[in-house]
Amino acid sequence: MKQEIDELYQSVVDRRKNPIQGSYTDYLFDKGLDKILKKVGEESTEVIVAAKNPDKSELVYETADLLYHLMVLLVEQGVSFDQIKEELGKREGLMSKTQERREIKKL
Ligand SMILES: N=c1c2ncn([C@@H]3O[C@H](COP(=O)(O)OP(=O)(O)OP(=O)(O)O)[C@@H](O)[C@H]3O)c2ncn1[C@@H]1O[C@H](COP(=O)(O)O)[C@@H](O)[C@H]1O
Repeated sequence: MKQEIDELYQSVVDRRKNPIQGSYTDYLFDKGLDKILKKVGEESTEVIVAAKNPDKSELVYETADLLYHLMVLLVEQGVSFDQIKEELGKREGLMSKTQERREIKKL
């Protein structure tokens, strides 16, 4: 079973709006920005360590943890996931222009 990343973002938004007792997401929101930033830092480090391990299942696990904590950070900061997608979309345009320039230089 796969979870779409938009659905994960939406679940975190829902927890923010409708707190559920015992939810880890609510626990993070209660603790606040410093705790969330600490978790993002820890999970980033764990991704780096996992990437050095030949067993890629650890990298998969730690990347999922990092993405989740990034979603919590975005929601806490009032940044929508659509804003991230828009930013990536802008780059897609820029990157294809760079690619075009490279192609022209080659001619
Ligand atoms: N994707 C996740 C997810 N990934 C990781 N985690 C939690 O992140 C924590 C990471 O583990 P750590 O050992 O680093 O942290 P910890 O020791 O438990 O906690 P700290 O004391 O360090 O804060 C674990 O408690 C995991 O359960 C997540 N918790 C929730 N979600 C999703 O978030 C949504 C809301 O879930 P609830 O928070 O359960 O309501 C749902 O879609 C969930 O699937």
